[in-house]
Amino acid sequence: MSNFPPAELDAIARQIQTPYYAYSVQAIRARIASLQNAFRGLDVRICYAVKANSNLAILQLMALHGVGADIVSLGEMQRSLKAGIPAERIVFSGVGKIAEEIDAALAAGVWRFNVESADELQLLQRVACSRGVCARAAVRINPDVDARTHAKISTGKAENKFGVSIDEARRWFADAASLDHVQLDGLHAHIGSQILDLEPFRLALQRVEAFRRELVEAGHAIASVDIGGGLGVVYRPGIDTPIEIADYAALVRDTFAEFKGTLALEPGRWLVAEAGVLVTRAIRVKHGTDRQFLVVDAAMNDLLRPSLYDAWHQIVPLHGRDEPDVAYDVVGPVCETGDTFAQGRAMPRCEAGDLLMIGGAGAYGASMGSTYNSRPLPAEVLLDDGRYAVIRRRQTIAEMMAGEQFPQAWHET
Ligand SMILES: Cc1ncc(COP(=O)(O)O)c(C=O)c1O
Ligand SMILES: N[C@@H](CCCC[NH3+])C(=O)O
Repeated sequence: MSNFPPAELDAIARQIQTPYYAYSVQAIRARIASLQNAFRGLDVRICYAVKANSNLAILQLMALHGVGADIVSLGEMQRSLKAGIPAERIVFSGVGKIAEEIDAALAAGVWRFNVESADELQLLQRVACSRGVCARAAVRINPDVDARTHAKISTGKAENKFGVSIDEARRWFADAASLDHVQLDGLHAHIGSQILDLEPFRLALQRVEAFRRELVEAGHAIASVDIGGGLGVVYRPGIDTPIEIADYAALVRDTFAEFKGTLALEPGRWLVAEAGVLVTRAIRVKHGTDRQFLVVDAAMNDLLRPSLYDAWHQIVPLHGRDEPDVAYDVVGPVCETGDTFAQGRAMPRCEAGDLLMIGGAGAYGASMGSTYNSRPLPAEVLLDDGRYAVIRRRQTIAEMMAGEQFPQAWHET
């Protein structure tokens, strides 16, 4: 958390109030550079998974460093293009693509579609045909590998909705000649998120590479292999041991040593999670029958991960008090028991008005935010060398209600 000096966060809180997200430009740049360095010399495209943090300013930072985008919606596509990520660095993933999205992505000229079902492949063929173009496509393989992560963010097991089996993919390639508007020449796999163990990657990548070789032997050209994202980060210092990026890169280099095409990576969390904190102010300490509740002004609508995945995030008061730690249940104001950031967490004694930062909030924080309980979306700022810039101002209550209306006219159904 050294990228977040308490005095700076305090000064910002006085100017824009709380809760707010703060992201460190240096921290994001450092992650981009280490990923690029680890893969130097290889034909690699880094396509940042926009869903992790889709703020335009974060996307612009990616664009400025030559990073592309992995998108799953037209909203993500438009954000990426607006931020300056060229269409030829965008891959389009997701199990639910519809004709309108495919058509818009073809019009924009995205690099590749990661296709996840036979139905989607036929739709891609039809839409590309009616547009008179040829779509570049990769088949998303479901390698049936246990990523050993939280069940809700595991995506590479046969029972998950993502991708298709190697057997099915084999049939797609056998029939590829019938697709005159789809160039099926890529493989894709993404086995899950917050992966802290290299072995699931090894297994999945070996399966993909074995299949690639089989396809090449059968006469198919494979121009790209997209190995997805999934690299885990440290949420619990001293407990979470992330994969060393050099080890990951070595695995990829070794596994694909014979492959001469383009490798794509889709990291999301790894690039931004540890580069962000959520700053919140204590509203009050409430003394329960057998516990102390520290009620803060951020809630599950601002950062959903603890409620959704029981995720553990570091919570650090910005003040220093030379007193013994106190155990708190850190909770937000939302009317759900699940609106809990931590239970029985030992930390320096807090009082109303104290500021705290919640760590590891740069990924899947703001992007998963909602206005539940009619709480406006929080502000977001970028920190850069002692300065800050607001990259999303706090939503107003009027903005939150914009688009809603009392019934003006009733239409026959
Ligand atoms: C297809 C795809 N690629 C990339 C990612 C990014 O994952 P992560 O943030 O774990 O790197 C995801 C989300 O898990 C995804 O679904
Ligand atoms: N939203 C999840 C990650 C899901 C990854 C999306 N494919 C999280 O907060 O950890």
